[in-house]
Amino acid sequence: MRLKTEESKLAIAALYRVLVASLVCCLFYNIFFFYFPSKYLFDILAPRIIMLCCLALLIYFYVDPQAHFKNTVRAFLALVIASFVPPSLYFIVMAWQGKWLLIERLPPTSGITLSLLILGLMMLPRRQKKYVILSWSLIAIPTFHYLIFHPAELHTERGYELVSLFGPACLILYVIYPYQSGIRHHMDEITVSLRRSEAEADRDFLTDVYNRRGLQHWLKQLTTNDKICVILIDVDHFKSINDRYGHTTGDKVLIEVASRMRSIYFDKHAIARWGGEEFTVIMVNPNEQAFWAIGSMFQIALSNLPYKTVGKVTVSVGQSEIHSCEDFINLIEQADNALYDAKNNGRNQAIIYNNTLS
Ligand SMILES: Nc1nc2c(ncn2[C@@H]2O[C@H](COP(=O)(O)OP(=O)(O)OP(=O)(O)O)[C@@H](O)[C@H]2O)c(=O)[nH]1
Repeated sequence: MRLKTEESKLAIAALYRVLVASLVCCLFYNIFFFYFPSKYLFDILAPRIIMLCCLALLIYFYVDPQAHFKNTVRAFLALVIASFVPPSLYFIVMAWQGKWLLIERLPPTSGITLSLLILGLMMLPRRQKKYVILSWSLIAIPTFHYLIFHPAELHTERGYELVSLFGPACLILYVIYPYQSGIRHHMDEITVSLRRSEAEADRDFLTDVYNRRGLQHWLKQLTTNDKICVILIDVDHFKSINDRYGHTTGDKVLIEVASRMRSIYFDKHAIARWGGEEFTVIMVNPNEQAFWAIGSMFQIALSNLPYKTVGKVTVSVGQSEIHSCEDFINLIEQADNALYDAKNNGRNQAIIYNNTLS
């Protein structure tokens, strides 16, 4: 499955960090056990095996991060769970059966488990975090349980060490983490709904093109080097469409006008409802050819084919000259003058402003 672009970039970067950090973590334990050898085979083998697996996973992920993302996450989780949970449970069960003391046998690799737990919580995708919590619980709870029922082992250096390692981690995991992630989830929801409200406030409710406010915001992202050409489009005799077919049908005509407008010009531009039955198009840096043709293109595309609900509808178009985007107000006035002339000349036509216009 391919991830969505923005989400995927973040998730891929996070997974790289998890794998590299796990690798470094295992390297640290390998060096540690190299200089301070443990008498248990598990302590020597586990960090090496996990490090090799992490390296293999990193290479596999590097080959095609998009395609291998899900498998890498699954394999990493399986690796963590398989490396720590069964051995720890085995040590605990054997200790309950009196085969050995847990504090002597439980390997001092709990640090790796803890590091991987923190890494997992910080960096794995939200859905995968439950496996991290589950695997941690499968180690921590039985260990605690055992120590509580074996006070002789609890009141030893290693017993205290285990309790002081697992205790704060459990507190973080079961109390602080859910509370923090609840707050973060709530903040995310607020941010999303704020962004949605902002986007909605910039859109015309009926036609979903920009409203004036949205157009002002859009204009702000242009640079002073950008030149624009403004087109004003007004539906001819729209009042009589309303009178004849009703206001709801009039609305449908406006929706269809806006929808047709979206498929006429494809270079950088914005479409907005200027008011009532009047729309505006702002073209950014149009070339010479587009400049002379575009007003007529809009006029023809909006007037030639019959509308679904009312049949024939025509529009008049007024077009400004090309100037810096800082002259937007003047350009709107030019387009308005040209539109006025198009209306006076009998409607259903496009006129480009020139300073001889009234
Ligand atoms: N259905 C509908 N009608 C609207 C909306 N906004 C404005 N109108 C109507 O659009 C009509 C505009 O009428 P006029 O300004 O007289 O213009 P016109 O009838 O198109 O005539 P010309 O522009 O001169 O060709 C008015 O009747 C408004 O009520 C809207 O959102 N929906």
